[in-house]
Amino acid sequence: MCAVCTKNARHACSACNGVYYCDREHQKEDWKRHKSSCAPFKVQTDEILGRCLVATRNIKAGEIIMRKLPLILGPKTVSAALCLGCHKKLNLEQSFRYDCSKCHWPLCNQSCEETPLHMAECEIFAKARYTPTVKNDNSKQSVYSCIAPLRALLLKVKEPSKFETLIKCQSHLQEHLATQVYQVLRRNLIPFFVNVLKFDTNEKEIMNICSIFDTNCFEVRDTKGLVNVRGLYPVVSLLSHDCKHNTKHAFYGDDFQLVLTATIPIKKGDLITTTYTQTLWGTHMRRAHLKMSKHFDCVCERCKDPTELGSYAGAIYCTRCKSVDRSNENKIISCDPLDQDANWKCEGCGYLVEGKEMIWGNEVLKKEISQLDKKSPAALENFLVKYQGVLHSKNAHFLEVKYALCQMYGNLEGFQLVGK
Ligand SMILES: C[S@@+](CC[C@H](N)C(=O)[O-])C[C@H]1O[C@@H](n2cnc3c(N)ncnc32)[C@H](O)[C@@H]1O
Repeated sequence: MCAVCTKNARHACSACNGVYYCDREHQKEDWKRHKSSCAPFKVQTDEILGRCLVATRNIKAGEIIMRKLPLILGPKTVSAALCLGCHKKLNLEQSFRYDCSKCHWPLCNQSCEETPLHMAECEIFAKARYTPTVKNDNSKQSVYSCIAPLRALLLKVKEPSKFETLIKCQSHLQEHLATQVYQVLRRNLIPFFVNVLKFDTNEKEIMNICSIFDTNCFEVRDTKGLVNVRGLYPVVSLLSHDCKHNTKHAFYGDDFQLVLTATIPIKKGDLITTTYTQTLWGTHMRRAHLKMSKHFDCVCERCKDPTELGSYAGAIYCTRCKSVDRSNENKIISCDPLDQDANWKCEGCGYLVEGKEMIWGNEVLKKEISQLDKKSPAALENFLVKYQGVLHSKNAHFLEVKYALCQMYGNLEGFQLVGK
């Protein structure tokens, strides 16, 4: 309906897509009123990025760009035991206290049993007389892999327009089908939906839904560490990736509203971006992760710069320069960061290190960090001392260990802040 005259609407506001008009005249007439609530972005299509979000006006640092509720929320493909009503981890200390009276999935309590989200899937499980086997421990369990796809299929039946929105999201189905994980998913999920739940669906539909989730979902966590699930926010998922992104997001409330905020000023016409990977990782790790999980080769400004915009997150100190002068801090950086096999070279003396040697060194360090006792600040501090002459102070391995230490200091028993 037209926002001005209530006649049938023929087009939406091209900036926010959220208000409708019968003609351009009425849109112009309404602009003064609508301007303040109009979203500061529009959807654009780019040859490489696909659909992406672009700023329609200057956006200030700290400004909220959008708030969105999830279209679908659900457990990850493998998940620790959680409540299908409120999505919080189940209390393992007291063993499961409450099983759903109809479908027997473990939940927190009766009010979680009565959430509309769970009631819809509960009916399907109960009708199929399916009883899940959920282990009462901290392990990640594949029994939860059916829940998010089932919630998507239920949308198809109960809220078809929302399902339409879901299947318009990008899927990298062909790339996903070529992976081992999808072979396992296919073997488990198809017979489950078709033979056990007797759901009216097919292999392509289920695999496509899984692929859409993997391409678009956000990891949804709460601040208390009780929730760790995935959520699909279709408009927010149109944000493209940049290793020097200009937004951050957080989740609020029991309905997990996503709030997207600008972290730096964004100019009219600029891409609005997020990160699909770990910002504190070095270029090789970020690019490998993006290729594996999101199926593209990142060529952003940071990935192309051997110094990673002056952060030196992948750099090591030159041992040859140090052997002459121990205080020398010349750095060895990649000759071509977009080619992981390229040699690395000292910025000072030109000493070369082969790409494969750097890859091997990084693997060794990753393994060493994974084996450190994460409850012992001393173990992490010793790692920093051991490698201070080798790794640049902002090297990604150092950042990982320092980040872990930041979370320990002031929190861990024996390391709390003491008043004077
Ligand atoms: C969550 S979707 C983003 C929306 C998507 N562009 C669309 O058209 O629906 C993620 C996908 O977008 C593409 N993409 C996002 N950022 C990119 C980038 N920096 N370079 C290349 N492709 C990118 C990749 O295909 C990626 O798997």
